Amino acid sequence: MMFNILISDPLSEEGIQPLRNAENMNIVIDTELTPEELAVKITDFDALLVRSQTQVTRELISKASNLKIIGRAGVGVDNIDLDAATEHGIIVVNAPNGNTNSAAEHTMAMIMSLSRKIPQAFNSLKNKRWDRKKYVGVELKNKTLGIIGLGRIGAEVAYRAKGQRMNITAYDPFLTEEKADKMGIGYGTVEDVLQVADFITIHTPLLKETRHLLNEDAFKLMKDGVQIVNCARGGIIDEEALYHAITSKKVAGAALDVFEEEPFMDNKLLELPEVIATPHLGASTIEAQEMVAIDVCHDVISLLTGETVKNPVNLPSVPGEILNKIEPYFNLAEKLGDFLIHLTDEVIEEVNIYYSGDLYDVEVAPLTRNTVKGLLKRHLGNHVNDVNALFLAEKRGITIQENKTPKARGFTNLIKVEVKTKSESRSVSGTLLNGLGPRIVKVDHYSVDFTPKGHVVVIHHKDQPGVIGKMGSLLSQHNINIATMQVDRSDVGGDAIMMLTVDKHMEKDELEALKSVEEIYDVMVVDL
Ligand SMILES: NC(=O)C1=CN([C@@H]2O[C@H](COP(=O)(O)OP(=O)(O)OC[C@H]3O[C@@H](n4cnc5c(N)ncnc54)[C@H](O)[C@@H]3O)[C@@H](O)[C@H]2O)C=CC1
Ligand SMILES: O=C(O)CCC(=O)C(=O)O
Repeated sequence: MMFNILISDPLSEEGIQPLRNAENMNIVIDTELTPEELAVKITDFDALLVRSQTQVTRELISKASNLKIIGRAGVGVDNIDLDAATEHGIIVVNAPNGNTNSAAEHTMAMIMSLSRKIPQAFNSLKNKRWDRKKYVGVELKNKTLGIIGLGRIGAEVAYRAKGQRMNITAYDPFLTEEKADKMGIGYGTVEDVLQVADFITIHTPLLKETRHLLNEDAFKLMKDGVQIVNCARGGIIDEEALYHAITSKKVAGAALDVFEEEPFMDNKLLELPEVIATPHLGASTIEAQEMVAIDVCHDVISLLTGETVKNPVNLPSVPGEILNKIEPYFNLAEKLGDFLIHLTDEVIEEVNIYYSGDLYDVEVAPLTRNTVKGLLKRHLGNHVNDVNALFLAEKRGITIQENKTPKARGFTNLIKVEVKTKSESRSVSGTLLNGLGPRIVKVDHYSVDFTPKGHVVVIHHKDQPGVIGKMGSLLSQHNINIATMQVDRSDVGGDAIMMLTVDKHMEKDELEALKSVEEIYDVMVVDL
């Protein structure tokens, strides 16, 4: 059988050799297709290989009736609609390791260009000006580099910056003080990093939680004269806020490889002399392009020839006979993890999962993977799946333990998930109710009963008359409709919990209004 492979973004010719050498692969390279042309052409293809340029939208996927795999030659899969691909049974693979080094080197090049104003001085010289006064820089030695996101690239940047004798302070939700010590770097909250850094570099994915991470409020916390580098994703910095921070002289310089809108012909940040930029070149080296292309090509060949892929982004991998028994619990397991991770802001060290009742004598490993996927995706994004979840947890030093008990305390089946951090232990339990689907039935020691879906508001408060009324009227003032409400308490007049589901996502100011009520200890919102 012949497989048709479409390569729609420029990929390294050496990198695609594995595909050329494989049997029965018909390769078409067309990097000039408009979205409309691609939508027509895609029906003929079994595999699509892209970088970050081709937008693999839900609409495109809906036309891709023969497509089995999308290969992303790079890390970020934010140009691919993963939900749509999963819904259509299309596997998405990426190449997470091949461009780490290049992206880290590009970041260092940006930091050094910024500190010594090399692009500006070069431009001036090209314009026949010999201006030595204007382009006085600063040394990196003994300056503090703040790193936000200490994954593959962030860690490589840290090692290199140490070579420049910089002090490093980093924040990553999975970074512990011990790990930071071992790396010989400082560790802090995002706020700490923003406050102490002379240079700030970002290496997180673009997620709901990282969109506009560097916004007006963040710039206010920074030192005067701070310099900013973004070689991760446009959108992590609020470009409007950055523009004002530069024109008001709060920020002395910025080096940007990525932008909120790409490609662009016009971006007012580039009119500022303090800004230097490259057109998303972080991974553009011969070596990286070869490696990422080789990695995705191997996965494409593996998938099309019935072998296991190495870097799946959305692939469920459960044997059929086990799947039948446990599939109904997948959603519950993932939602329990997703909900629980929002109950703590501390670094998770241990996860204990207790399966009981009907789950006592079934193979629960795939449920554990789904639970851990739910736990990790808040910080690691959509590339966490049930295949790589345990691996990613282990890499972050998180211990996962499965436990089984035959009795489910009044339920026919029960999954309890507990996370332990240095100073606290939080837990959530859920069950699958026959015909009614998943329910969360316990949050820490409080009994509740709600469907883990939609916008859930968790309020810890003092058990006192009038609190429920205050919440109700505050929400109605903000035109927020309550769909369901649950309350439970430790003891009369003691600590209590209120769980609401509401009809819309709650904005920051609406949350602040709830938090300002005297009897409220804390409020959190989880969009499930
Ligand atoms: N400019 C370019 O050409 C390239 C850009 N990239 C981008 O760089 C980014 C990082 O890539 P990798 O290091 O390979 O990914 P990674 O997954 O190894 O690391 C990302 C890290 O960000 C952390 N993180 C998530 N939310 C955070 C938050 N709110 N605050 C602080 N840290 C947070 C995660 O815990 C994780 O450790 C991705 O967005 C990727 O697309 C990657 C390669 C090339
Ligand atoms: O394909 C490229 O050059 C972009 C690389 C990138 O941004 C990524 O791997 O996330």
